[in-house]
Amino acid sequence: MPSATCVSCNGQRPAALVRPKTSEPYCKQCFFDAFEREIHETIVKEQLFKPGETIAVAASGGKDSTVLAHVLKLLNERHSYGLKLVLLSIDEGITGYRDDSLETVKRNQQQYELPLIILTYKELYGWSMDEIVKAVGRKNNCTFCGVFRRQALDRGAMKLSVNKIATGHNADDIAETILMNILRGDIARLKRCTLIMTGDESDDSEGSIIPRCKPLKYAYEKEIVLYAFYKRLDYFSTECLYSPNAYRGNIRTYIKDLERLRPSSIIDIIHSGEQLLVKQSTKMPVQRVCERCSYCSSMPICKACLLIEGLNKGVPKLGIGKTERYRKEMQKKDECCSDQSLCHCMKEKLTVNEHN
Ligand SMILES: Nc1ncnc2c1ncn2[C@@H]1O[C@H](COP(=O)(O)OP(=O)(O)OP(=O)(O)O)[C@@H](O)[C@H]1O
Repeated sequence: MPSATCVSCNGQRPAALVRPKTSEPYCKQCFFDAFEREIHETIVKEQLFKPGETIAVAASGGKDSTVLAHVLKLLNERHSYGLKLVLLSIDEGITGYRDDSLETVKRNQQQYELPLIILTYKELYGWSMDEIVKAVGRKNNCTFCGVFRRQALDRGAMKLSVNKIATGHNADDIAETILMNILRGDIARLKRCTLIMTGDESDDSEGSIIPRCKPLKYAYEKEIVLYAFYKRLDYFSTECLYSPNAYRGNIRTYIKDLERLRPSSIIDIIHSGEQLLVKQSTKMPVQRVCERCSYCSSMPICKACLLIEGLNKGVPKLGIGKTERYRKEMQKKDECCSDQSLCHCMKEKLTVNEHN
């Protein structure tokens, strides 16, 4: 603990911590005030909410969304935003991880006195993540989880008739995503990932049906952890059992290394991302509705439906690659299976059984 006095209250109180964002000594109370004030300023400046709106806080039980729920409730009362807040959780069906974190969300529901709705992948898609991992293995399972969660949050939000979804994405998450999209050359996502609000009238790109916002966009992960710790918030801190996202992990390590040399790296990456202009001639995905499930898609059939089809037809990996390749493979498979005298799948099954 630093021996200095707090820079914010002019030495009235001893410092309890060094603020990661400014490297200055702060007492606990001044840190809480500064952290909450900055989120309030973001909300006001970016006009994230309107009085009378119902906001679903996407609650995973982790530190970010727990801090988000806590701070939104507090600011809503302190500044009379006039919002109705509800907690929305998605149970992906990961035994030993999400079941435990949802217990935390249920406790948060009691602590914050907010309504809570939980939707499960099993009921929405017929598959839990435990079952998907059994079928696809550990390598590509994050694709299924990410695509399904995006849609599941939309479905939950529609069920609750909310105006917006607020997620706990923080500054570190956003800086990582910006670098990932630059390195992959994914211009459409690069433009989108810097936005604090997506799916509203100012965003014409592919997205979700219900607008989403990230009130913690400029909050450093280290500060969120400090805030949760000193406020003694009840959150779940175990990593997902199935998330070997090596690519993001490498970028995270890279940013942490940069941060040691230049503490403002995270905010600098975000500001750079925000200033990038995408050429008019760049082809962007067009928002439309999936012909099968009527949820948001940039293709005639959405990625979630393609992934489910792949899983149900016993070829789960097909949904992961390019959509065009998937369509051709599925067509071949449908033609093949409709004539059993020709069916390779049947022949393959028979050969396997003969060998057994
Ligand atoms: N199962 C879920 N149910 C509801 N919301 C979720 C769920 N998983 C993620 N989210 C939302 O998406 C945000 C970013 O998710 P991510 O998986 O990156 O988790 P994270 O950065 O560890 O956040 P947290 O600490 O809140 O778990 C979360 O803060 C939360 O708002």
